[in-house]
Amino acid sequence: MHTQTPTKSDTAQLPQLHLPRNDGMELDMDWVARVQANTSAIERRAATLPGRRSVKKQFQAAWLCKAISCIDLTTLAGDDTAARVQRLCAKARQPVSPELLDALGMTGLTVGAVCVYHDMVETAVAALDGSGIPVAAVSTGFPAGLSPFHLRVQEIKESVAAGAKEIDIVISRRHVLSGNWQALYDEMRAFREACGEAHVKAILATGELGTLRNVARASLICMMAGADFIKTSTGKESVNATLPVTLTMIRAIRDFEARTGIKVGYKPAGGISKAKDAITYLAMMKDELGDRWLQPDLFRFGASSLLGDIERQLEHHVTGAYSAGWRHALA
Ligand SMILES: O=C[C@H](O)COP(=O)(O)O
Repeated sequence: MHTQTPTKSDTAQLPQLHLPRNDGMELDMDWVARVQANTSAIERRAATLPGRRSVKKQFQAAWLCKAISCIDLTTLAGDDTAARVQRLCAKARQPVSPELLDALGMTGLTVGAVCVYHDMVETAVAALDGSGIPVAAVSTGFPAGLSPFHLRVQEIKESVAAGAKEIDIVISRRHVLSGNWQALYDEMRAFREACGEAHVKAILATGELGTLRNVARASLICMMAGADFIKTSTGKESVNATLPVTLTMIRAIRDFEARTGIKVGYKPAGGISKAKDAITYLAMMKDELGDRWLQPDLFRFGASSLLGDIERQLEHHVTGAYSAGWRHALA
């Protein structure tokens, strides 16, 4: 593909919209038609990111604690049990040992949320009672999103009624692959409405969308339709979160904010299991969107095994030499 990403001057030609957060806006097909993605430029840029030393060694522990606070600690397995979810919730409340937390000089570190299937929402809500940690439910026939539409909407309502404060919906990939943007918009609006007061994250399943331009257009449409977050993947596709997809989606978020003033969150998910990858993602958010997107209300990792590696790296940090000033790195 030999197309250009929209330039700042393209964006400046568009009228500025001022919309309240969480409300959808009309589908703007002119805007959708303008969306481009320069795949080779994005891939070249993404390839440089893991090698960049944008986080100094003495600050890495602070970034890793930041990463923990942004994890949607996830179990989405067919053999999930109440006992497994309860253990996960205990881990969410206390993601690192009290000794390690003390050595890091921190208090009150928790993950961002616990993410489970609808059936496990009540168990997770009970296990997290009093912690302030929200439960996120994957609803709408996760992961394929191919159950009857009314059942997907009903699943959202039941997850909210069971106590989920965040709903991770899956979009119908076929709407993107067939260019049926109106159908994608209508679907997302219906899911948004069914969520009520709960926050909604739109899972694009980017590994199944074919092109980065499709990823950019689906991102934009879900944001227009009221998504609070856009999320890469279910973790069940053969390709899940990648750096090129991330650049594409967070630049869509940046353009959307530039035009509407609305800040939409970003959640890479699937296959993120290494502490160093978490730092790469955080550094990318800081570079592309700024410090505001390093907070859990605008950034989450969807991850089932990332926390373990971060914990190991933090243990290494407290036993090794590091600057006493690191805690202030991300204040
Ligand atoms: O939304 C979260 C993902 O399903 C987690 O994927 P993962 O098990 O590869 O970390």
